[in-house]
Amino acid sequence: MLDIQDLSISFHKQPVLQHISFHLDGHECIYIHGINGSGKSTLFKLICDIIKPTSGTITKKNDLQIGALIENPGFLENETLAYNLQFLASLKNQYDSSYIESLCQQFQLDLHSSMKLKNFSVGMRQKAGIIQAIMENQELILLDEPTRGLDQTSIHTFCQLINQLHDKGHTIVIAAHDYLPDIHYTHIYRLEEGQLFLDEMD
Ligand SMILES: Nc1ncnc2c1ncn2[C@@H]1O[C@H](COP(=O)(O)OP(=O)(O)OP(=O)(O)O)[C@@H](O)[C@H]1O
Repeated sequence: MLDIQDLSISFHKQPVLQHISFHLDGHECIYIHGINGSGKSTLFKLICDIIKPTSGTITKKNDLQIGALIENPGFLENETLAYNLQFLASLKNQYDSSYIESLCQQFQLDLHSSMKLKNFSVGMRQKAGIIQAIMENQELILLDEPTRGLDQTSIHTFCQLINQLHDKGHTIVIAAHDYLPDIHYTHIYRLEEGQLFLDEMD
């Protein structure tokens, strides 16, 4: 589904990722960790074509649908949650109202609230970011620090949701500092000094 070969990127001549190779067959659930500034968000941005590599290739399966939450999710701040999710899903004509309703309920978000996004708390905004990354049945889901700002109940909901999506055949890559033991990861990687290492699992 995704093949990365010899990928490197530098910012202002400062290398961030160096000769990374990484492959996803599909159905993996991957955890990537690494210290601040190790390049986790950069890797996701490269996969999503938000930025271009200095060298190397990223090959994706034809029509690969990617759902992503990277850094601070961007929304139409003066609009409601329902408007934002409808707007985002309508771009690909994939608005599944009952699924979106169910996701909001699981995260204790009121889809029909008149509150504008600009008044959402950090955790509420993060939940909206997670929902937009998974609401269109995306095959590959990339989540950067997904539990930032989430309370314990919501973290539990999140872990269950990820395991369910993985069981249904979605491929999930989570980059984070916090290791969530309730998620059934298939592989764990470490980004260190621009290189990606496969960690041993217990
Ligand atoms: N557009 C940019 N211009 C210049 N430097 C950048 C740019 N984007 C990222 N960097 C640098 O690349 C490095 C990796 O940043 P990145 O955000 O990918 O790290 P991260 O592993 O996601 O960090 P964190 O754990 O803090 O979220 C950092 O040193 C950052 O300053």
